[in-house]
Amino acid sequence: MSYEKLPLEEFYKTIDELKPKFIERLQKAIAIPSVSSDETLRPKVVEMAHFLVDELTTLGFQDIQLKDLGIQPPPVADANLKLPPIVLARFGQDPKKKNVLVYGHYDVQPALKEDGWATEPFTMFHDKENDILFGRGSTDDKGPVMGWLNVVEAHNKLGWELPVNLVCCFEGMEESGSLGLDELVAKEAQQYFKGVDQVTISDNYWLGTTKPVLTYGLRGCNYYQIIVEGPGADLHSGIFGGIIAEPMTDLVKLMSTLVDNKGKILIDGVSDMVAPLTEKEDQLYDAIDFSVEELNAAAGSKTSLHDNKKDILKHRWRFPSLSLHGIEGAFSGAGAKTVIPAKVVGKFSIRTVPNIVSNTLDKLVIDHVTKEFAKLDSVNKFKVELIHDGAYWVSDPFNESFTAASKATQDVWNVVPDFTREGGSIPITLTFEKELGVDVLLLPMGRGDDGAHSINEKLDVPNYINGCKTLGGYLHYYAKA
Ligand SMILES: NCC(=O)N[C@@H](Cc1c[nH]cn1)C(=O)O
Ligand SMILES: [Zn+2]
Ligand SMILES: [Zn+2]
Repeated sequence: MSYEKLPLEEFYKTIDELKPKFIERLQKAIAIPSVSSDETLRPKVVEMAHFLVDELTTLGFQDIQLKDLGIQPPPVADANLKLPPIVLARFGQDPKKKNVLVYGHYDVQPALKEDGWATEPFTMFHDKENDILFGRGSTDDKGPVMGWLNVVEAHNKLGWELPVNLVCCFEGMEESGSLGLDELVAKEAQQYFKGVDQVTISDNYWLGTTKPVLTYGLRGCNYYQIIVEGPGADLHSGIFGGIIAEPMTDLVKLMSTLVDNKGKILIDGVSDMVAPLTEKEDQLYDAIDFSVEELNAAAGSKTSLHDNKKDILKHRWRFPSLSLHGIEGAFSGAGAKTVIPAKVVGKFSIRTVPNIVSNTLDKLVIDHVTKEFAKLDSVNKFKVELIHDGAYWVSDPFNESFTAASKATQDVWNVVPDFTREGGSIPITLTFEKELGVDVLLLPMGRGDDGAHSINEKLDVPNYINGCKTLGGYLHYYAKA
């Protein structure tokens, strides 16, 4: 039967039948600690790429390639550290069908049980009472990546052909700035990616916990570090305290000049670059289904800086934010170690929005920190630098791809999805749009309380399974559009 006439209910039923197999596939993926920011775990990131190759091969994908991206650029501890490969694969090459590129990432954020996880982060735990899968990468982004594979498996089981030619691009450095991917996309635009009609990404989340969304905007992310260096080695604070200049004291002062405790960025010139809010845009936020209570539930606290839905959404989606992430080299364990750290590296990032210019922002940040360090009159050495950046992206959601995704969502969830923007970043999105000259759709699988990047990251089984149905249903509706 032609794919145009296939009854989608059968596909949705087959996804349900394959549920145990799909859960097992995600469990195997979570078991590989593919943390891209931890240089010592780089072999695991590469192992995850090979796991994907094995799965893709078994499912009958063709033209599977591992694209080498060379050595990771500085700043990096190991000057010879290789970047993990990009996994490329196709399913089908029928010239009569549309070509959909699906992107996802197989790397994850760091996770340690002692951070406060209830279970081992890299051993998937299926809470059967609540039907939730816990584990690092469950929602970000191994669940959605497995989702695309699961769609193909369900078609294979039914003996159906896919309604589109699928082109997969899975990377292993998304959580660390997608290093090397811009260049690869540009290089492959007229080769591996030639003829791509649409890019679809499942790597973000619903706004809340009950209503599906389709996403048409992302903030960007510029990530910086401030290095302050003093003594030749860590020192005893009883012997050297009060006698030498302490790097931590300088660093804490510097970091406190970046943002205030109400979230206001204190670096001159940043807010001047933000696009003014129009009345039309202001009204868009009224229709979105969200509440302060949902934010509190997802955050696990009542510590919101804003007391109404509109302000929360604006500050998540269309205003920049600056977050202080941590201090490398500082004492951070339990107990009361009396040490003076010799070298400390403060990490912070700025989520960017239209019309912030990335290079201009870097200059403002560097000038600000340099000026503040001069005020300290310190004898320590200091440096501030960009680690990586990724662009923001906002698109027009009124196209056939969003319509197809909306139809599939209505089939599966019985509700018309909200159209949202997202506070997080997926650095490669704008590059795909520009280099391939096509539309991008963000089609999320997980819920707003999944705890991506946090402890106890999870993916609800209904989201995983219905998410697979939505991804597959979307391909069918898009093929027919
Ligand atoms: N699911 C998308 C995601 O988590 N993206 C990361 C990307 C990033 C940017 N810099 C470091 N990581 C995010 O933090 O938004
Ligand atoms: Zn992600
Ligand atoms: Zn992430």
